[in-house]
Amino acid sequence: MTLRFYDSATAAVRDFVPLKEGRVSLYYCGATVQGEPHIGHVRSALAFDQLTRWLQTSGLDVTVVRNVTDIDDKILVKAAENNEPWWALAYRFEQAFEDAYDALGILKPTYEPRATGHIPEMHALVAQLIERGHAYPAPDNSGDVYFDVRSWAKYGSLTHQNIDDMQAAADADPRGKRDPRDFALWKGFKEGEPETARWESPWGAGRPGWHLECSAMVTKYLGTEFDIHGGGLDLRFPHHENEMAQSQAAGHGFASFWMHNGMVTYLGEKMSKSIGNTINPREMLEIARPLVVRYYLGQAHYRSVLDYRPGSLTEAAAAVERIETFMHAALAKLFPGGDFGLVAKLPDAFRAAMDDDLNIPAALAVLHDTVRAGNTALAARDDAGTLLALQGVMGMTDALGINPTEAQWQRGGDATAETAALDVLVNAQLAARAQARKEKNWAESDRIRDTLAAAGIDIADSADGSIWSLKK
Ligand SMILES: Nc1ncnc2c1ncn2[C@@H]1O[C@H](COP(=O)(O)OP(=O)(O)OP(=O)(O)O)[C@@H](O)[C@H]1O
Ligand SMILES: [Zn+2]
Repeated sequence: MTLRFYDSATAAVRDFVPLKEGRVSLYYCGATVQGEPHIGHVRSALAFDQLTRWLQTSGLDVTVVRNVTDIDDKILVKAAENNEPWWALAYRFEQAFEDAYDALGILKPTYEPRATGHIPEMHALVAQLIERGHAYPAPDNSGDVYFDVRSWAKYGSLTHQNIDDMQAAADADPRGKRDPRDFALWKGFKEGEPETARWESPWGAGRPGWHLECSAMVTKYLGTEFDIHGGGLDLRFPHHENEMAQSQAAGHGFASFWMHNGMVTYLGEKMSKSIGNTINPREMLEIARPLVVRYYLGQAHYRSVLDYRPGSLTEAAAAVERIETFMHAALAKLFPGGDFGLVAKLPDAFRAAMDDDLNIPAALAVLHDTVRAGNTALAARDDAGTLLALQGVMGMTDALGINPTEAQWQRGGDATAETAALDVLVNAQLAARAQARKEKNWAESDRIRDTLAAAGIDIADSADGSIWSLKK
């Protein structure tokens, strides 16, 4: 196995060798739960879901941590505007993010820590940085504590910037900063702020800065050194630069690899709440099946820009349908009893594409070539060829989390054992009907169709076989 990933810190594709053999530790930045999710957020989580699944498919045991930033200036502002407690607003939107992730089959992380549950860990990190001479409490007794960027020679190395050319930190009032680029580790409480967003600390009451939250949570769950830190490209600076500086200044090795997903844009502009050009995943799910939305958001290379265009789901829907139609037809042909003794297999070309910095467009090309070869084999009644293609398609769609025969995708995303069981039963009926038709036993084939119709099941016949759906 030669897994290779693009590491943003070194700006190169490098061989990926986990710190601990057979195990991978992955942290990626989750949402600041200040509003509804948009498809940019979901694409980010999906990119790291695809990575997780590929690491697992490669036989590695993956620990995934995705945080929830549930305290932040933006949350406090929105809650005040809404006249709602900040924690109620944060929880409401945390649930909206979870619903979106679940609907698109994004695997639950191993741990999903909330920032507010880790204040003691954050204090410990601040104390360590002060002790090592890399942080200082503001001299004006505001309660702010800043990271001293000039004390850390490597500051700027993640984003390859020279400190003198860097922007000032816009994260707190510059109350007593030594350098305008110094960023807030701890933000002193200010008059008028909610008492519930006020935590005591050795430097005065206040709340944590965003960068500090992630560093403290990474270390708690993955240790001081771990394999991969991820997030969107927009977080590279200042967020990730600051995370890396403060953790390394505290003596931690921190991440071996930095992986960043490209942005979802709308008419060329970053999709963002502040710009107001957002598409909620729910809007997409009203017009397309969850599997189609997952396919659409996950088909580009994770580092490339995905520019959303109205109507762009149509192509994804057609691609999913091609895969699905072949799988149903091949399963009905080869396993008419529904007893799938099928061993999934991954074509070498697919493995090579995925190993090469998750080249999903190339991997999808292998998948569609295999579907095409499978359809040719089906038409030629070549069962061996059909089986080979089916095994490949099953393996590849499993690896990508888009196997249409999975229970998750059967109906509106609510995965249940019942829908999976129903799929097996209906497909067995369809296979019996296909057999009856082959034998020109029209009475039997009509009987099966009528039985299915009476049960509320629609059948669509095509040259490649039949697929079913529940009547709307
Ligand atoms: N348009 C986008 N395309 C891809 N990823 C995005 C996009 N916007 C945000 N992300 C990623 O989603 C994750 C959660 O983002 P976060 O809650 O910090 O968003 P945000 O930057 O506050 O969103 P917004 O820019 O809409 O205000 C981060 O990894 C972030 O990089
Ligand atoms: Zn973060």
